[in-house]
Amino acid sequence: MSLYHETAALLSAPATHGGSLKSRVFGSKDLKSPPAQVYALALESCKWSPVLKEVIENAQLLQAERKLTPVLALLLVHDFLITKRGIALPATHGLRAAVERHKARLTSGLTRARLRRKCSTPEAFRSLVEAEAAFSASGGRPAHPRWVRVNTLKTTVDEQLETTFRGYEVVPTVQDVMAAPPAAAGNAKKMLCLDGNIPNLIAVPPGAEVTKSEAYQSGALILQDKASCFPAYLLDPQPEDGDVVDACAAPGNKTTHLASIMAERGLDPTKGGDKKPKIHAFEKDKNRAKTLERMVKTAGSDRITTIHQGQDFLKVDPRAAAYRRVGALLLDPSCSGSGIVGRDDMPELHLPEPPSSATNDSNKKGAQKDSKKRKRPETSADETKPLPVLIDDDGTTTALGSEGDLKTRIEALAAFQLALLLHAFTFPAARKITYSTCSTYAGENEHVVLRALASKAAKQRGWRILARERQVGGMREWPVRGDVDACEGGLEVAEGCEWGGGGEGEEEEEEEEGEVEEEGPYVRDGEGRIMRDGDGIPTIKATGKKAIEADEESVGDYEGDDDGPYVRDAEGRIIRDAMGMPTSKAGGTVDSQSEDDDDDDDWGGFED
Ligand SMILES: C[S@@+](CC[C@H](N)C(=O)[O-])C[C@H]1O[C@@H](n2cnc3c(N)ncnc32)[C@H](O)[C@@H]1O
Repeated sequence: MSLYHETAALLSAPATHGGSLKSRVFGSKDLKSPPAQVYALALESCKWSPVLKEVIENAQLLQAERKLTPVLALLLVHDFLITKRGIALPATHGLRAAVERHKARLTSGLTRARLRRKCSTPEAFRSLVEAEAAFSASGGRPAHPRWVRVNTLKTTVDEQLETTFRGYEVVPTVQDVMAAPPAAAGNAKKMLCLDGNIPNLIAVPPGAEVTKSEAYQSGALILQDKASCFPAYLLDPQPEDGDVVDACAAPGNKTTHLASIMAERGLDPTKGGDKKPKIHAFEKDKNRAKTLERMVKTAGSDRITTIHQGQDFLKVDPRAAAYRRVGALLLDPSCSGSGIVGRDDMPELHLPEPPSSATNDSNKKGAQKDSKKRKRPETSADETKPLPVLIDDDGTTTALGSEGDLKTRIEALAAFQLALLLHAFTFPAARKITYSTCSTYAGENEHVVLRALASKAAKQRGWRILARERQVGGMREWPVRGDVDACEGGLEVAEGCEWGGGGEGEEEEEEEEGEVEEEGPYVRDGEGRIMRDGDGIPTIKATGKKAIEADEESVGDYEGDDDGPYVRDAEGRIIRDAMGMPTSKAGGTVDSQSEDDDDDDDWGGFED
């Protein structure tokens, strides 16, 4: 069966319980075509289906070509009109010919459909279609904005406001962005909002076209959900933290975010010697490690990052010389992915009306299946229906026959997540760790943190949750915290955790984070804060000396550093302006380094 027949069969099949498009595609055992290709074709065709239905009906394609069912016609016309490569069948193939002989009517129909929607360019049309699909997928609830992280290794927020986002109005809140009419429609205003929690993060409307921009293609802009920006920002790497580990790194959104933060703080090892802190990024899966490598290179983070391709973090020897300066670790392990927004959506499919005088078998079947507009068809008693599946965020698929299957899978994931956290505890110089998942299950979040804190390893080293009031500013202010019940009443642990969603009036909970810190070798005040001098340098308990002077005797051979070129507050944190830019000690807001982009790889982009 061809890609088109397989995708048509999948879209026409009755829904399984809650069957999402992803479950249908990746849960199907019989696909011959690559599942990723089937998924992309189905998803994109659904998005374009309101437009393509109109074009196909106006061109009377189904009347002229009786072997095409409505759903097959939609898929073929999608590839013919919308994709650059066209229909993925040999030129002589009957299905391809059945569409291509109507080229003139189909292409002019698409132009008419665009003009009817007042889109002056194909790009504007695409943005409108994306925006409408996002709105439809949200079921009419406010959709989520598109989050864009400005990669300060390559550009600045100011530069992006003047280039990629020129013509956008800067509005104060995400709600204002979401209230904007679709960016492509007529002369509607384009709006963006500079995030108040995460520096260098911008919210634009869901349909805003970013991926075609030069900045995106060169890695200067990275599409990364807000919740996914929490871990690196919360980890807050400082000079005294030494090297940083990203234990589960691919595709690399958080690795590149860490690199950007570290470079802003003057921790770039190419600027001042090889003893400057660097990132060790581990990725067990060799294929995903290649993606990580590409992303790290494109984002300009390669100079600060060592990638350990195919390396299982659990098998890394924490006592090896290479890791003796690791002071901070970011753990973002594989999880059930239950909190990823939109994962369970079955997109709406608008099918062209079949010809009323349909006589062939396929159209008779199609008439019953292919209603004009369908969302989540009724569950059927079909014995052969696939089981619902849980697709982990790294693609592992588990068939769920019962609640017990789900529980077993979550327990297995939690055991692995806990093992990672306990392993991270054992790095000799480690003083802080962030743990995050994109799951909504307490079993993978609060419970893992509680079990880790209760462990012997934690008690021996004095690991504890980083209290909310001691977290970096934007995270301290984030309103949605861990669940007190899931923390067995432990308010401090609950407050030390953050939930990614819900803080801006959104309904979904996307990602959970928490930071633990080691009691560590430093002198603390009555509230447990590390006491620092005016330069932000802590004092070593055992010797009473400054951490930087006392390196050799107390914290290994960490070379130390000054606290960089930026102005800091009394707690040693860099002071930023409203745009998130640090202020230079020499005076004025500092622009981050702008790198020449010498990367000539094709940047395929990474969606978080
Ligand atoms: C949730 S994803 C990480 C996403 C990444 N932090 C980002 O923001 O782009 C989890 C990754 O961990 C990898 N992984 C799972 N177990 C691992 C292990 N034991 N050691 C290293 N990597 C592992 C998976 O292959 C997957 O790529």
